[in-house]
Amino acid sequence: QNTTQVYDYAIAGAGTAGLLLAIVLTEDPSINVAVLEAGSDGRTNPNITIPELRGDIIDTEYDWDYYSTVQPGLYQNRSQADSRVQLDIWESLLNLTGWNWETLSTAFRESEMFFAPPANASSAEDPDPANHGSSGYICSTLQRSVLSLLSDYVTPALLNAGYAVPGDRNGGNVTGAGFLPLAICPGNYTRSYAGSAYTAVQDRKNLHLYTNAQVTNISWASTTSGNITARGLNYVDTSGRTSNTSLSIRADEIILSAGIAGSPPILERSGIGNPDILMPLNITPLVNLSSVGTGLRDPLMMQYQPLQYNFSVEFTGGEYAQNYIDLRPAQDVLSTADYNAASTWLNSTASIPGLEDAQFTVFKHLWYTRQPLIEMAWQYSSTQSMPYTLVPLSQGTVHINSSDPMAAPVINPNYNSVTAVIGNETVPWDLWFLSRASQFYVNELASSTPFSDVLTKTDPDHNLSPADYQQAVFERSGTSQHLTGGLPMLSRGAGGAVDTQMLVYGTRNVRVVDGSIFPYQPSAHPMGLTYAMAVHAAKILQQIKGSKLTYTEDSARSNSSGNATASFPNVAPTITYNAKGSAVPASSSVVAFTGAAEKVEVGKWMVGGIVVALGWSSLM
Ligand SMILES: Cc1cc2nc3c(=O)[nH]c(=O)nc-3n(C[C@H](O)[C@H](O)[C@H](O)COP(=O)(O)OP(=O)(O)OC[C@H]3O[C@@H](n4cnc5c(N)ncnc54)[C@H](O)[C@@H]3O)c2cc1C
Repeated sequence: QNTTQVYDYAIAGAGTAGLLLAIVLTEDPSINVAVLEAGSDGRTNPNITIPELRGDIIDTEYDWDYYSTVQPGLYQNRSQADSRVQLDIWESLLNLTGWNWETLSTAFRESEMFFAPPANASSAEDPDPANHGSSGYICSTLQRSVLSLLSDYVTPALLNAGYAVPGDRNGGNVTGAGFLPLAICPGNYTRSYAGSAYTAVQDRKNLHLYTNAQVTNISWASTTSGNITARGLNYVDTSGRTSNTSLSIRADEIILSAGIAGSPPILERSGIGNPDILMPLNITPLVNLSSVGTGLRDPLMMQYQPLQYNFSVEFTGGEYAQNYIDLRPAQDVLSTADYNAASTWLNSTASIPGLEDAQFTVFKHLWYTRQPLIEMAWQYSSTQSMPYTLVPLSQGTVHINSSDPMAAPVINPNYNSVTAVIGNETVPWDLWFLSRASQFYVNELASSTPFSDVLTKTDPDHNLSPADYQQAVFERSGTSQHLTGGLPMLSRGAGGAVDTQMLVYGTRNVRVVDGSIFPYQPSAHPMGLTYAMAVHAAKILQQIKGSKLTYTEDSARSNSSGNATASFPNVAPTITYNAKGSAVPASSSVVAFTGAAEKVEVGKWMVGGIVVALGWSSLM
């Protein structure tokens, strides 16, 4: 479908960031926005709307089915709310003016419509209304009920081991264990996400969502050096409804929100990137920007359950959506000897090949200021307790390697590629840290009552030697599905691809707003921060355009009393669970991250504006 309309903004990708950005921008009726999404509309698919079925759109049409390159750093090459300090680093250490705790936590609250759990819900959290929004587009609330394993055994054991359990972490202090709000609409207890937010505004005349529209590249109005200006986006109709292969849309501003595996390839196919990658593919380089496709990272996660226990789970509804996480700084998950040895290595290392110095500086800052670097994620059923590194030092790339615009990109997270000298040993840093921290954590819980009373087995055995334990972790670790990067927001000299106005260096009107521009890995789950980024980006764009300057409260959208209380349907979901505690839908199989013999399934990117991520995870 060709159109003669010139939009104010054309956005590639209707995912977490892109669709919310479009929704906020079109609050101003004078602003016209087109969103092009490669996938189809899945908003009525129960595998998407029912929280307990999360993950079940994997290996369906809502999944890009992308694999990484072969990963030598993984066993058999397999896989499958940020704190105040962390967000302030964007501005203070990286000179990203305007991007800090104040602006991002404000934007986060503006994206959120929080509902406190009803009094009869047994949630262990005590949310502070001041830390939550009441009129944003994404509903959030706490669990309907809390698995007693967590409230009666894990939390008391952590307290007995000497750890404080934090209050509402949206206040900026995130260290410790507890439940997180989930992106769920109370009332009908369905998933809340950019897609459901779109439903509420889909009649806006100034917002046009094109589904089955896969963007191939940017069309240019000017390719003159110093005046590289986009005219619009070229795309392919993937529905097969039309045989017209040269579809395009025009706009004053182009915004790429196609995610970490989508946005860098669009730039490269448009002539923006490293000439050594573009020229062999007969793409004329317009902007020599070798940072395009760099700085990709995926936190390393143990993909099995190191703690097993004798505990019978009763599903009374909602438990599958449990999101209880324990965030720890290095000091609290390493023995003193390991912490000192690692600190000695960090102190004596000025830079790391493949890692921008700015990002290494950030990591050291997080390390020494006791920011969380390891998470123990306890999720959805009694069997899931998985540790992972929050901020990996290993970084990789995402690039095109074909002139076919529909070809999958080459994704290389480069797991375990950074080596460290710890004492006399040279070790893969991320694996070493994950292994030592996991063994410490498991040891701690194994010896702390009352959790130790129900513990039946640790696997691998927590009494193994550290070297054997590390080998076992190596054999069982892979993707955390929390990839970010590829187009870092940093100064150009520091290896950045976009500036603080999300503008791609060397262009006049091409911006990126999605998880690829995080300057470093958020020390937590990325979805909440991605929504915050979308709202903050909308404000920046509004300022640039001289449009409505601030995001306004929309009473029609508000939970009306400001931080209202949820009312949960008292109906247990009709879900069955397999032996691993995963929900089993009637019509499709649950796909575990068993991985492939040679490649890593680095993540399943959802199409149709559909995001599989359930954990709201806020600014954690
Ligand atoms: C299996 C899985 C589980 C996860 N669980 C959690 C969780 O529990 N908590 C959490 O915080 N985070 C989680 N995440 C991570 C979180 O979902 C992402 O960080 C976040 O959604 C990224 O948002 P984004 O806007 O950058 O990209 P996306 O949400 O991926 O949006 C990109 C959109 O662009 C579209 N697109 C791509 N290429 C093109 C193109 N060429 N043309 C047009 N459209 C295109 C895609 O189809 C997609 O709709 C999970 C991720 C996965 C894969």
